[in-house]
Amino acid sequence: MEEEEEENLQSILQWAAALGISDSINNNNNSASSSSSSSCLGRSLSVSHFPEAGGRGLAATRAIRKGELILRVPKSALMTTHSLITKHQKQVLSSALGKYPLLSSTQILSIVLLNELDKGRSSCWYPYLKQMPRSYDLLASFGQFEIEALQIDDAIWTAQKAVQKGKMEWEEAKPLMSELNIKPQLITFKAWLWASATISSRTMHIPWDTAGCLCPVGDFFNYAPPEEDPWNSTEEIFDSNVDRLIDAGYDEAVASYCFYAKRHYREGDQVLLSYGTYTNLELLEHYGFLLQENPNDKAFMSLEPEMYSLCSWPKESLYISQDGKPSFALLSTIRLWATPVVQRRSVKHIAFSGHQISSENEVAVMEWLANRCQVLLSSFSTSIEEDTLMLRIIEKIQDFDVPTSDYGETPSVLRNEICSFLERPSCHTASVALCVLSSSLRASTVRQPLTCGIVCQKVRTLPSSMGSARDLISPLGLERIQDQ
Ligand SMILES: C[S@@+](CC[C@H](N)C(=O)[O-])C[C@H]1O[C@@H](n2cnc3c(N)ncnc32)[C@H](O)[C@@H]1O
Repeated sequence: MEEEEEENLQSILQWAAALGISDSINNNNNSASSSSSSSCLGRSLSVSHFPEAGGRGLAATRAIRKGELILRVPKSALMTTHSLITKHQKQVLSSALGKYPLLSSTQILSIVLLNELDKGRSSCWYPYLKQMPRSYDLLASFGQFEIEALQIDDAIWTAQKAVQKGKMEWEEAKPLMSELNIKPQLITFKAWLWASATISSRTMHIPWDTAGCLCPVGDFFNYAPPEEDPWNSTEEIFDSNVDRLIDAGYDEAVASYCFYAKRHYREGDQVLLSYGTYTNLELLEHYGFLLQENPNDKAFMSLEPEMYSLCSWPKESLYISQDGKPSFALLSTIRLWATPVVQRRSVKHIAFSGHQISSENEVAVMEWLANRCQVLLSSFSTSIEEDTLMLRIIEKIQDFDVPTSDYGETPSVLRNEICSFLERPSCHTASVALCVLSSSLRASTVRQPLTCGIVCQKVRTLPSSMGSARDLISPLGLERIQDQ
């Protein structure tokens, strides 16, 4: 398997070099030069494995300075709906597409991607397609048990919606795929999920198609959250690349997708790309992974009905951040609510300018928040300690094939859950959950049926909202609250 992966990798790097993709950038004349080379990488970047941060990714082969252009992918190497409609097929595809005007640009890209896959070795994109992940762990591929294991309402709701959307889009696309005579196994829901997850997790923005483009080799960059708010960054203003607030983009002037280093890297460091600002739930939904430390994660808080009438903030602005800080909207609303009714009018401006109203008021606010967190945490069926224990058991089972009767000190609630999940037949969903939950385990996605059910349990340890809800406890000084 590893040998096959290595072969696939070598063939895509050669293929990419022939298309003019290059990490060898001559900054003087701004031209990429490696089309004669046997690999498109090696001058600035190399493919490497980062078990704790995305698996396959790109490492710096030398010290790289912030702002350097590190990879360029010419327009002709970008896989787009347009580039997938070859001259040969243009008429057939265009007239078939014309009959389904309601399909979205993303659905169309999924269809032409599956159509390309259908060509097998005869596709000119074959080396690229061959090295793509075989399955993904986005919310849309979650089964019922994995969804329930998320525990928190908005995560469950988001997952259910993602599954429904996937099914609906597939139903809408099926007639066209049949009309194009795509092989039956590529018209299945599973194949559809693969195509739409490929697009969701690997495409990049281009100005001429809202579905975006697949960018060979550029899509080997793993994710790091943006480090700072570019609008508040003074350093950015004096940086030589002053007008570039993102680390990758299509540059019409050189007709290429260009990738820049967002910070300094030492040789051997993983070079990361910021795909955008996401909470963990959003990362799971769109990319199929989440981060243990995500500065953009949020725990959304619901308020008392009466509180909503005091403010006009949208619900998405009422949250506690990963560092435990309540959002401006949440804090100002609770401050106002905690003020005696007769005084509210006179202090409203203080609350909505983000200032404390009084120390007494601030204590009441923190008490209310702490209580709310406690209620939220106690509504989950397992605690973080139980989830951690569950993870350890699962890892033991995977490593040593421990019989289910051998769970040692496992609390009976967990033991029962493990057993009932083990009885579930859904092997596929379990391995999906497994992948989602532990990037270090990603390398081996084929799991024994033994681990099927219980891996779903891992879901609950990591999804964002719950993680945040628990994490927020610490900064508020309420470490033990979940054990009470
Ligand atoms: C654009 S691809 C990046 C390259 C990918 N690792 C590969 O081998 O092709 C995006 C996918 O990489 C994985 N990924 C990226 N950044 C990650 C991170 N920080 N932690 C875990 N997985 C990550 C996720 O599976 C995501 O959907």
